[in-house]
Amino acid sequence: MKTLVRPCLWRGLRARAIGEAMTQITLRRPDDWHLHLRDGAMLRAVAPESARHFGRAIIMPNLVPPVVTGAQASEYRERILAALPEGSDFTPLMTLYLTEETDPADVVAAKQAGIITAVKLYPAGATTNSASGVRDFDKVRPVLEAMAEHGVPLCVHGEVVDGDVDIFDREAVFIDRVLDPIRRATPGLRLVMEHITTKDGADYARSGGDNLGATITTHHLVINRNHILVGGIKPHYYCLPVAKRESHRQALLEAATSGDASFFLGTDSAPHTDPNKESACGCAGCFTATNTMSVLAEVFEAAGALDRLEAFTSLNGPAFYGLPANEATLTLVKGDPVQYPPKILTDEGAVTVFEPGFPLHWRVD
Ligand SMILES: NC(=O)N[C@@H](CC(=O)O)C(=O)O
Ligand SMILES: [Zn+2]
Ligand SMILES: [Zn+2]
Repeated sequence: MKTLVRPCLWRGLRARAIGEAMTQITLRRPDDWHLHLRDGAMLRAVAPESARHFGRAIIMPNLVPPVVTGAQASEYRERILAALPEGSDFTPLMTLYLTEETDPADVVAAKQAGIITAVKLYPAGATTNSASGVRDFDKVRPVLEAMAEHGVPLCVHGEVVDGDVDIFDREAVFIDRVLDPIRRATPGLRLVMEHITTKDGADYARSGGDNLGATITTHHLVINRNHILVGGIKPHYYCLPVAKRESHRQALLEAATSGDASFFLGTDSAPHTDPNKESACGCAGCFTATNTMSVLAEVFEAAGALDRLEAFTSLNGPAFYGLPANEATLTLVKGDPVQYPPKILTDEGAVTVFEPGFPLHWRVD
């Protein structure tokens, strides 16, 4: 059984209230437990967007080619650090991309050397740059067992890829057919269900004990599938797993704002250039690094849960990964609507910033 974050953990949260309404809130500095920074010119453009507000992030390894060895993770980490603004103390927490050829000894060595924090499982073909992922889950069993033994968490993109499974059902089917069997076969494996999009995912994570966590993205707290499809197709709302019907969004909102330690922020901020999104075969991914904290403050306030924002963005994630919460703080101030740039310019092309569809009154101080 997991417990709610106890009130004593709220010591870092200070709020100034005028009348009933909260107008300022100070949180421990947030972390992003699922982030795509890409490489090259894109990395240089988007890294500062995350470093501005976040202390740490779990960096996804789905580059082309993917980050599969400890040595590659170490090199990628250096490129990320080089892309950060002068004086930034943002810490990239690296992951390895699990393939059927991954060497358990390399994973353990990379963890023990402090190079990696986790390993990422992509079912082959499930999402962007997942071709090198896993087809036969039995083949990675020795790696998963080594990870369980050495306390290396597994981050999972949880969707089946079977052509006969409807895209809106792929997460729920994955839980039954793949995730639950893996967890039963590998007791002690610490596992994060990444970017959950369904009530099924939230319920499974909530009841899964201390070795199971789930990240929830900013955009899945805001959009449902109508936002993608009604009134013309909106490529910038297309991501994987695809947003589901409203009742699932409500379940995610309930989970994120509950304070339950199972749930923490993983933005899955996933930049693609506009031509790659606005295409006859558009890429999956929403870019939310720039305005996530303002969007989340608005969402949590509307849910009457601003006092639980800190648990979601800054406390539950470090607790799952066995890390201290950040010492630094971040203050959000409520006022006139705040404008973010609609696009980030990169040397590869423009990247559209997630548009929540409602005004943002909370700015990061
Ligand atoms: N979420 C997405 O829609 N896209 C991600 C991959 C992923 O996290 O599945 C990407 O790398 O673009
Ligand atoms: Zn994914
Ligand atoms: Zn992702």
